[in-house]
Amino acid sequence: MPILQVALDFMILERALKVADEAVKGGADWIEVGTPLIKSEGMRAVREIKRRFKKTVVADLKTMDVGRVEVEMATKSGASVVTVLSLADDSTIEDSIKAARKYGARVMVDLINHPEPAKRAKEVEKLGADYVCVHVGVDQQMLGKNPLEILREVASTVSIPVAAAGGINSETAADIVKNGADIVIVGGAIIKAPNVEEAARKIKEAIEKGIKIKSELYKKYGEEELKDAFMKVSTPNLSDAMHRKGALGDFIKLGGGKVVGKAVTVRTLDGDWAKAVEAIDVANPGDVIVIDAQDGKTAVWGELATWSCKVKGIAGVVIYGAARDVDEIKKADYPVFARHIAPNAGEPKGFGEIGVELNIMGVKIKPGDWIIGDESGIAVVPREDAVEIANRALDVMEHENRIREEIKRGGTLSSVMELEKWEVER
Ligand SMILES: O=C([C@H](O)CO)[C@H](O)[C@H](O)COP(=O)(O)O
Repeated sequence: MPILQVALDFMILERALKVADEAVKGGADWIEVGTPLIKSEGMRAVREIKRRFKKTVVADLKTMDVGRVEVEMATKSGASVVTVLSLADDSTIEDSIKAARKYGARVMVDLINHPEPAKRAKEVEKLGADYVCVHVGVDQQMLGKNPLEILREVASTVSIPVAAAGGINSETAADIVKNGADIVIVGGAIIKAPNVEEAARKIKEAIEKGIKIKSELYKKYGEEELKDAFMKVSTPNLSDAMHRKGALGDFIKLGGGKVVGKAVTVRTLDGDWAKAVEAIDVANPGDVIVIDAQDGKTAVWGELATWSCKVKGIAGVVIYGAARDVDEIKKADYPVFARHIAPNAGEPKGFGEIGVELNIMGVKIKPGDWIIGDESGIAVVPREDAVEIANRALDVMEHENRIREEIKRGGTLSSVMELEKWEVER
């Protein structure tokens, strides 16, 4: 039966220990001290996990040099398996294996980012590696990559057991096994779950029965599914995913619910509503019209334009300027965001352009960029980064789901995050 290895990718040992305890109850066979945990807590994490769980402990060192020193450190601390990068020189891999042998430990060679994974897998097998790991890293997953194809190729090339990692969840675990994995490594889909025990149990069941168990979370979205992905996340999630960039605060939400769509951009002057309204004819259903009216306080938008959008199926409107007819916009239940409200409109003179790049409050908006608006404000996601940002925002949201659960169980936000420990040294 394939092994389920839970990857404890935390910065904080206390959180990792609680999650490990639940994951083991849910059926995790091996416990991986994840790379972030080892970097943050060192060998103390390996020792503590070995002491508490008496399970096979994998130290995910991802060694690149001085294999002997690193492997000895980990095995002396209780690790039974140590990971070494396939990108390391043969001398590092060989020395790591020799060091592991002295302590009765095993070496797993991680094929992450190797340009020829199957060829390298065969080579490291000859060097004496105990396992190879087909691994699509967390950052690569954000671009929509998964380990399946490489796994098939590697599994048919080597005779040693093959591990697989890279965004595996209860929906994909069975396929991973069918395609040759003997060890299924799962991080996010277990450790971000509010109920870790249940998440681990589901994945174990999927592996044992060879079935797909539907998962709403812990999956990555491609270009075609971006609207669904953006509907799931909040503008704060998106802002975090973009390193606090792309956020437009200080807008008033006049009506409707959440809005997600691609930008149709309009530049006009304060009060000149011609181009703003003509943009409705240019926009397609599902688009969001973004109007730069220079932060003006004379309305360029109102009830009739709102109805025109609603009837055409346009997703919403963002106005860097003023709107009016707020009562009617509310009744229409249509998402309009504006900087100002005023009863007076200007004249439809027709200055400005449709379909140009805007710069609103320092945020660039190109036609086709994704616009997401909710009660917290607006997020602008450049279209060329949309897949990555959507997946990173989902990751932020999923991490927060777990943190919320830990707070509900009695931790405070600062204690769960160990804020004091991680304050910047001055
Ligand atoms: O090794 C890992 C990654 O490089 C971060 O350290 C993960 O443990 C591995 O990818 C499994 O995690 P998920 O991809 O989130 O399942």
